[in-house]
Amino acid sequence: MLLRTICKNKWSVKSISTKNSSLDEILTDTFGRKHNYLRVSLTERCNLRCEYCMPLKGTKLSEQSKLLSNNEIVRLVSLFAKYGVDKIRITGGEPTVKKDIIQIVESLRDIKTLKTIAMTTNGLTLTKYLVDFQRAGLNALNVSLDTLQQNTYGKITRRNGQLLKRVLAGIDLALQLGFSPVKVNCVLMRGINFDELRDFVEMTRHRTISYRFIEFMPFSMNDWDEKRMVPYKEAIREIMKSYPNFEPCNNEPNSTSKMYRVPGFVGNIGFISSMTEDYCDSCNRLRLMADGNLKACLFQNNEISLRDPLREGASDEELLDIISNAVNDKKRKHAGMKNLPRMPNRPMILIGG
Ligand SMILES: Nc1nc2c(ncn2[C@@H]2O[C@H](COP(=O)(O)OP(=O)(O)OP(=O)(O)O)[C@@H](O)[C@H]2O)c(=O)[nH]1
Ligand SMILES: C[S@@+](CC[C@H](N)C(=O)[O-])C[C@H]1O[C@@H](n2cnc3c(N)ncnc32)[C@H](O)[C@@H]1O
Ligand code: SF4
Ligand code: SF4
Repeated sequence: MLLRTICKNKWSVKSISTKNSSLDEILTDTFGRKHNYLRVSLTERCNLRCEYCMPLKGTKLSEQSKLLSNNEIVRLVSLFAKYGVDKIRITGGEPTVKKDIIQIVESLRDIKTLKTIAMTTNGLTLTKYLVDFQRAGLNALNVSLDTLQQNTYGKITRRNGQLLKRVLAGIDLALQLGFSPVKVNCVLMRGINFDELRDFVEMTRHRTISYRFIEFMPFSMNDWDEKRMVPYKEAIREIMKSYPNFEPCNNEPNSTSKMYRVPGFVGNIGFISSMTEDYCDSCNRLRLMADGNLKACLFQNNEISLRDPLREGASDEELLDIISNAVNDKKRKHAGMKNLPRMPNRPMILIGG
């Protein structure tokens, strides 16, 4: 039964058994990269419709019964944690629209080997729920905010621009509650928000924010256009026109971002250069999506269901075999900027970043 599930998923199954593998080996790929960071998408739904993420015409969502239940999520995360994952990032869609999210965070907190329970959110509900999230065990927070202008916020998110105020209030609350730093993600796009660079940098003068600029990436039906993408080196040159002392600073290990700062500012600035200078060599991430598929690389289209074997009664060891195969199938790098737009992938909203 288990084998049937695997074949249906078109995954190449080598019959390596995890029985004799050491704890470290199972989540280590053929290039020696250890995967200690699991991104877990809790939902495919969202209260925004960001143009670079959600296809204009929407996207087909999975039936409720095809989504992982809370117990299934916790069982899988516990298994990953047993084999070396110590950082979980809750994402979506928008994770905060998920019913029971607080109970999920609490269950993750009970997995004692997890050091980081992080969330990436659009920030709309933080003023309402962040205190509860923190109490439940959330200890790292990334908020996505692409503009400081109401009109532009409305255009990018295809929603009411006034919602911007709620996100800004959420970021301030996160700072007050001691999240440090609060990482703010911003997809930088020519003709949309590139002219706000100076304002974004100013946000880091008195706030312990890491404002991180992400190069616009191609996903299914997101109208990616190389001309709209701002290469990170161009963003640095632009910032240096106003802040000539802008300088590199220390990166966290396995970080997606190259960190910089303006001397004297308490926050800092990061560049997530997925398109023009990948950081695949230090990749430590796997992705569990809301429908229970495991994706070893953001840009690799092969996925394997963990939900189906789980529901068919697979043992931990059988699940580990599947996970280990997925990790071993991970490519060294993504396919490069020229090829990525032509490659099939999910819309980003169904992956979770
Ligand atoms: N190419 C690539 N981009 C990634 C990967 N992980 C995150 N990103 C990009 O970085 C953006 C921000 O991701 P976040 O959800 O804030 O997570 P993170 O960058 O891992 O955050 P930290 O754990 O705080 O460093 C995502 O939307 C992606 O655009 C990855 O593994 N590969
Ligand atoms: C898919 S969202 C899910 C979490 C949450 N809804 C949020 O917006 O933070 C995760 C991250 O993916 C980023 N993202 C989405 N589409 C992208 C694209 N085409 N290129 C680069 N980053 C993208 C968003 O900016 C966000 O920071
Ligand atoms: S980036 Fe986040 S907030 Fe925006 S549409 Fe995608 S999932 Fe929703
Ligand atoms: S593109 Fe794939 S291999 Fe490269 S950093 Fe992202 S997830 Fe890792």
